Amino acid sequence: MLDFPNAKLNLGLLVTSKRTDGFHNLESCFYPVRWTDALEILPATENSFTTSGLPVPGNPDSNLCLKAYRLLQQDHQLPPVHMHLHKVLPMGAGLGGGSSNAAFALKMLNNLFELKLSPEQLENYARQIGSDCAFFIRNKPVLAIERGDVFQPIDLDLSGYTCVVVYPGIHITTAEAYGNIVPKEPAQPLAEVLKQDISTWKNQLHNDFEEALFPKYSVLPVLKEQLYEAGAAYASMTGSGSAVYGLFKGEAAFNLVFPQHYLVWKGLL
Ligand SMILES: C[C@@](CO)(OP(=O)(O)O)[C@H](O)COP(=O)(O)OP(=O)(O)OC[C@H]1O[C@@H](n2ccc(N)nc2=O)[C@H](O)[C@@H]1O
Ligand SMILES: Nc1ncnc2c1ncn2[C@@H]1O[C@H](COP(=O)(O)OP(=O)(O)O)[C@@H](O)[C@H]1O
Repeated sequence: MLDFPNAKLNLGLLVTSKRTDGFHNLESCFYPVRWTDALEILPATENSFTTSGLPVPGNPDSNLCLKAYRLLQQDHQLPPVHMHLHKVLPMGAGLGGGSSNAAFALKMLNNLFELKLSPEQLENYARQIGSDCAFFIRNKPVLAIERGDVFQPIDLDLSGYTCVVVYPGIHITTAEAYGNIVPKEPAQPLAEVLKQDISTWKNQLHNDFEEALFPKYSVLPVLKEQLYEAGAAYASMTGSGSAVYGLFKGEAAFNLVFPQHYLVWKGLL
């Protein structure tokens, strides 16, 4: 079985308070985009895991795809599998690639071995892997609250917009980014801001991580400004960075040029 775990963008990200479990409460719109890895899972005589494409840091044994397999195996008799991950999505980018890989592994194992788990049950497994992971089970635009793993429906349709995502090669760990942030009560609930016309977002839809990380990584505000100068209706860093994206009306004609080592994706939302 072959599938294509996709990235997410955060449209606004408000870190509102620190929790007693060490995590932070947040408000963010999670929006899926079609920039993808490829994940193959095949029944096998013994368990194995291989990767290709971008090198994935860390011990392969701690890869989130294997964490997903082991988690399901605690409650279900899973036969051995061979998993192959072809890594395209940059890591430490705020695109949620690792969480997406794990959520797709849960969904694929559920289908392959006919476990008949519901989306709610799969989300409960995903929450044990990471805060972002549950979003990728249903993979639809939502307003995420609490730890980023509780979802409210949102009426937001950006189809017709073209998105450009730029990763400047700076790996920012999520824990480091949260460590640099001072939570604050939002001036306006994120859901209210998202209801307004996109032309108001530039001044009203904020990612709180920008304030903490832009002074440290000066290329990030420059990239954001470049996207606005190229005609973006809205531009922002996604998640805890370092990827920055711009949303353009229609198939905008723009000739953005970035340094060769940057990873860039352009596609329709
Ligand atoms: C910032 C966000 C926004 O979508 O995404 P990324 O930029 O990582 O993609 C998420 O909150 C990242 O979620 P995720 O990457 O799954 O984080 P986890 O593995 O659960 O946690 C990694 C570390 O981040 C911190 N953390 C994470 C989530 C949260 N709500 N509060 C936190 O304080 C904790 O220090 C935790 O130990
Ligand atoms: N399948 C995986 N794909 C990517 N990263 C993984 C995976 N499994 C574990 N990781 C670890 O998670 C880290 C964060 O990756 P990722 O989730 O893509 O970034 P982000 O948290 O910025 O969205 C990586 O640097 C790597 O150490």
